[in-house]
Amino acid sequence: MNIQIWSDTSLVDTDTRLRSQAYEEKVERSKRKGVRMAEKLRKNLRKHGRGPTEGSDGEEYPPPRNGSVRASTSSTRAPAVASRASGSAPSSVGQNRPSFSIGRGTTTRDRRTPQTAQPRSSRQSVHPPPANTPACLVQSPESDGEEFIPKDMIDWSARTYPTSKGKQREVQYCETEPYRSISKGKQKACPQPQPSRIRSATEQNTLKPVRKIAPLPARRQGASRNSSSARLSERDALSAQWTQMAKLSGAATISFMNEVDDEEIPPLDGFCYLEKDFNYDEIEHSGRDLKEVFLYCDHRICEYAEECNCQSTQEDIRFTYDEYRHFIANEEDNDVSPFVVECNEYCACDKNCRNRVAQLPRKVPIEIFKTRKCGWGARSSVDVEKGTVLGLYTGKIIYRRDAELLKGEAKSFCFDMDGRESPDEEPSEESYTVDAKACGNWTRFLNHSCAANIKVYSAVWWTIPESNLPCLVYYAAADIPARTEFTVDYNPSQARLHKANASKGKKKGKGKNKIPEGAIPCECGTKVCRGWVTEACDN
Ligand SMILES: C[S@@+](CC[C@H](N)C(=O)[O-])C[C@H]1O[C@@H](n2cnc3c(N)ncnc32)[C@H](O)[C@@H]1O
Repeated sequence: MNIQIWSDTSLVDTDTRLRSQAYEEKVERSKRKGVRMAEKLRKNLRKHGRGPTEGSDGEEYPPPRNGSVRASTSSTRAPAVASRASGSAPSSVGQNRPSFSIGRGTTTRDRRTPQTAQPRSSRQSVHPPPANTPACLVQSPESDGEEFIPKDMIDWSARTYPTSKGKQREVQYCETEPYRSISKGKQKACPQPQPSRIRSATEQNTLKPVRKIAPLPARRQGASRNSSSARLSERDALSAQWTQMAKLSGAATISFMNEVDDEEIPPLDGFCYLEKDFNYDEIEHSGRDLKEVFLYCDHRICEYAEECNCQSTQEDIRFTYDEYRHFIANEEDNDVSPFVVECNEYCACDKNCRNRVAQLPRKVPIEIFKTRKCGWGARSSVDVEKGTVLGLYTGKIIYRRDAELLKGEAKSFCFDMDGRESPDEEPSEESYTVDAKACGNWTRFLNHSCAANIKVYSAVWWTIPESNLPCLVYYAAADIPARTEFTVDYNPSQARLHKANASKGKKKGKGKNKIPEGAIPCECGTKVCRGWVTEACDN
């Protein structure tokens, strides 16, 4: 019998020693077992396509107990996933456990077995997960802790991301949305990895190889350092703003450009853009007539003008638009501008009716550009066919009697809404003018030419003809090539007189130097120039 004598230890000590030895052996065994289990678990995960791939950034089980998952999460949105995908997670982080961080560092996916997953404190783990249940370890800024989400609340998904080395890596994440913060019962959206977004044209341009740029010419004295870029953005901003306003009513784009001098944008202090609307604040009329006074048609499609009730009060019963919605009235014989009654909101027909054109959104894109002699003007970037309806002259409606008191520049954006009156008649009490100085649309930039390529007619659809509040509608009086200035005759009565004189054999251009009071020299530069123009349109 082999008796060991522990001379310097008591029996109690011996017992302690044996216990301690047994414990150490147990720990050793459990360590070895742990390594085997980790290996087994890793294999399993690989088999199901969920674990780190062979030769990846080598995440290992079991996780160290003090390994901080949160330390591995990024403070920005998608990069958390991206950094994992590209294997750039800090090595100290989560010491090698396959935790997949999602979103703004608030959600961490933990693939620990429940046995190895230890709640960091009782406050953090509200509901320990059932055995063998993968858990989504969630940390929220509100709770400042991690919470277990039960398996049935988790929807695991996998997506493939390109790595920095050009390979594909599958990354898994939780698609459970919205998930519930168990401890606080709050609804949160599960942050999703952002798929790479389509770059805007501007961004794409920035990716082009950098072109060598010749040095800029010396600056003019006094020019401010950043003035050119500041001015550029001002023009772009105005183009974007007006386009946005136009788009609200479905109209095409508006852009500003200047190839003549360095004026950035036209003077438009506090101007309000109105593509199709009017400001009626200055007059008693609301700008809209009551349903009871309208005539309306009951055909689904207005095929013949004779059958369209809206035309019944017109002297000349015919549609003024052809099948392409082009304006076809022959205004040559008329002393007054043509008057069109379009179908209205009470008619049975829809917007495809042939008798609805001026009321539809503008289709022609507009460029407002600097002219050489007449300030800013308007044109289109596309060819425009004869008869195309271009837009309405919008602005503030004022009484004609008030408009007549205006002088000089204050009057230069006024356009009389004569409607049905003859030029020889005294304007009635109830006659109006559109003033586009403070509000209106691109048509306020239309300059005058004695050989104009666009003309105007009056049209109603939300008022009746008797209200004397027709819309002034511009249309192309000829085919107009792209980037040709749109011009209108501010003084059509003068044009008629001029024409009449010419037909009587009087010399063209007579009176060129005799500029009437209130008129200015005309800069249209055409062969038929009458020599002067009033500052505002007199229709
Ligand atoms: C309705 S605004 C037209 C837009 C203006 N060009 C601008 O830059 O704001 C009318 C003013 O343009 C100028 N204008 C237009 N056509 C002109 C012409 N043919 N000759 C001289 N000035 C003209 C006149 O100063 C007129 O008062």
